[in-house]
Amino acid sequence: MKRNIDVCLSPELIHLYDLEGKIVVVVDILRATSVMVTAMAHGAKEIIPVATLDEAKSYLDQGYLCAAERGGAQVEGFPLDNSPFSYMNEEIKGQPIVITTTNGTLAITKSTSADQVLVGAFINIQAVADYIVRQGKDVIVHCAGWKGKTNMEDTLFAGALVELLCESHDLACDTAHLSLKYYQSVKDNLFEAVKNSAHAKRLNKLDVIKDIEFCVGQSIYDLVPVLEGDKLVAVK
Ligand SMILES: O=C(O)[C@H](CS(=O)(=O)O)OP(=O)(O)O
Repeated sequence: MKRNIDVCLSPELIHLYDLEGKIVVVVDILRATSVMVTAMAHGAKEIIPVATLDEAKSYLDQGYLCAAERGGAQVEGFPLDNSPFSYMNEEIKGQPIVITTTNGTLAITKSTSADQVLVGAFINIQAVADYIVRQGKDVIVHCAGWKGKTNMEDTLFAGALVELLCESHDLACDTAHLSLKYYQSVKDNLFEAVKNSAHAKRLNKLDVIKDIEFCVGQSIYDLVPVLEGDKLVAVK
């Protein structure tokens, strides 16, 4: 039996979706979910996503390795930022990492009534699609967007995932169709499209162009972070 795939374009709209019994794929291409996948691929033991700086600070005070970002920049006093390149080293191997970011971690904390919460990014998109097919459940792609608004790069990921799942899943609503059509219109040059996104322009001063190039690379890693309690653990 075919299941359904739906797309929620902003955390401000997620209350309109019934998450019960479904898989929610949270996506924040630039850059939180790309960072989480990268950290797990480089050996992080688990990731604890938290919505607020206060929560992250309390973990920091207990000796946890913590990443904190607001407005694209690393928050003073926290050792890690929100660039995937900061997680490609020995320091994070075997460590639990606490992360709070402007949009991505908030979207995760707003998804917890789902049956399962997965973390998706272009860099693990095929692994996410394969995992979903194995589970045989309805799916909602939850785009983290930017401060409640819809953004280009997360919508493109939603469209790419809809394309990968269109044999196993019916498109449940117009946002699934819209994101699919949009993805198909630019998929041959994703980097060029995302380079012109508001996020890329906003973060221009932070020199994140190499982050953007990395974050639109497809299926580099073969793992899926899945939420277990309050922690993300890697599943193949
Ligand atoms: O660090 C990022 O890339 C963004 C910063 S902002 O939302 O554009 O200010 O945070 P994220 O939570 O990864 O979207």
